[in-house]
Amino acid sequence: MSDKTIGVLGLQGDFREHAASLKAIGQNPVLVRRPHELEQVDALVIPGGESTAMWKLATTAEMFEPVRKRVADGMPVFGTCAGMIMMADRIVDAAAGQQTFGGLPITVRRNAFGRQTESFEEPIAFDGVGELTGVFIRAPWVESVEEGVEVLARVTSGPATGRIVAVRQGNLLATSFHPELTTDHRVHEYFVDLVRAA
Ligand SMILES: NC(=O)CC[C@H](N)C(=O)O
Repeated sequence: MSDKTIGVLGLQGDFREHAASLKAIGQNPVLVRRPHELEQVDALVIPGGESTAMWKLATTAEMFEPVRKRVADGMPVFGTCAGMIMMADRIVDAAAGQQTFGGLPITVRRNAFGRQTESFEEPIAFDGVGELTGVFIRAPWVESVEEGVEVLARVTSGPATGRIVAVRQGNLLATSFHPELTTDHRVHEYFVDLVRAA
């Protein structure tokens, strides 16, 4: 168990599944919904869900600026799917006015895999973790990364072959897919190691 407290942003999306994954590997995650709760965590998971809804709820809850600032100040963050979108500096196919916390110098394309493949599973080779099953649900992909961003996984078959689906820069980790929806907790372990080292 790490002595660091990991929060899960609990405004919208599959935050319960992330909390369960973290508990399964011996962590004691706390849900973060208000600014004072954010102050009590050393790291944050931003779940999958819907990035425009998350942006609006974060704004209403007066969480948008506080989270943005903690990310900019170097807090370790792990975002999945909508969480990845929230961490990206730029979005292609954003909703009108849609904003992100930012922090990762990447461009993501929302709903990139198209209607025909709204939801699918795909074997992924994840650098530093190994082979795993990627669960994609109306997922974004990473259209481009700036220098210094490490590409950890790409799609290896089908029409989207080569597309980037996992990245890391320093304390920021993001995946297009949902490790929290599987019983394989190695990506969460990877994040916990990152948090410990931070
Ligand atoms: N499963 C997900 O998180 C989907 C993300 C969603 N398509 C969005 O734009 O936010």
